Amino acid sequence: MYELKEHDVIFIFTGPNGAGRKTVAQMSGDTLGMKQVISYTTRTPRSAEVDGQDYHFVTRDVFAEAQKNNEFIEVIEIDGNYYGVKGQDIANTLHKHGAVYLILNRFGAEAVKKLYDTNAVRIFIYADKKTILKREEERGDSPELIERYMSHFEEEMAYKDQCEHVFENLDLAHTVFDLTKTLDDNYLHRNLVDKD
Ligand SMILES: Nc1nc2c(ncn2[C@@H]2O[C@H](COP(=O)(O)OP(=O)(O)O)[C@@H](O)[C@H]2O)c(=O)[nH]1
Ligand SMILES: Nc1ncnc2c1ncn2[C@@H]1O[C@H](COP(=O)(O)OP(=O)(O)O)[C@@H](O)[C@H]1O
Repeated sequence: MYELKEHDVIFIFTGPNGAGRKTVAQMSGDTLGMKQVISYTTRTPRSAEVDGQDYHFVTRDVFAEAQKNNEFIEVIEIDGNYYGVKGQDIANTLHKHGAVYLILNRFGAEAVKKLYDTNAVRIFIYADKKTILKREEERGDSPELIERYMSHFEEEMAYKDQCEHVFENLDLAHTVFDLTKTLDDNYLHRNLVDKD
């Protein structure tokens, strides 16, 4: 079993769907040399999604078997689909890179924080409802999917004050700059960000 080192950091990106969590996490993650730990899910991949990149797409049987073997740190059902992250995947990626990130809803964020305590840092990314709606339409989400995402908007927003860092994601370059600088200054100390 991998033991967490003092400097290991697990960043959890959370907030309402469509706020830009994945976009900003990937951009800052690339700059800072962090790797994402991908969840397993029973949901069907969407057309542009790639197995092992967006999610590990598995059958219900495969998911249930891993759950039975206690491989997931938490399991959640969202809109009829199961999601979970494997503790061993976090450990392996941390061992290699020292810093990892996950993109989870509030329940996942809470579970990871409970488990990893001071090694876990929650980053809340948000935008107003109207902006999110427009982004989801532009992303090509179906009206049904958008309605489902919107039905979780208020409850996801309610988690904002419990997170260690909060970013409103309006101008993308601005958000990514602030985010990268915050993570670098407070946790990673790679001194990659131009401070001028
Ligand atoms: N709690 C929890 N949330 C997860 C996990 N994996 C993904 N999520 C979040 O659950 C939601 C799933 O929504 P979905 O439409 O399937 O995926 P998306 O395209 O990644 O937003 C998103 O907010 C994800 O960030 C997980 O393992 N645990
Ligand atoms: N600051 C921004 N301005 C405009 N569009 C954005 C911004 N941030 C993200 N997007 C776009 O909004 C959509 C939702 O972002 P995404 O990262 O998929 O959100 P999430 O992971 O929170 O669901 C994507 O199409 C993305 O390219």
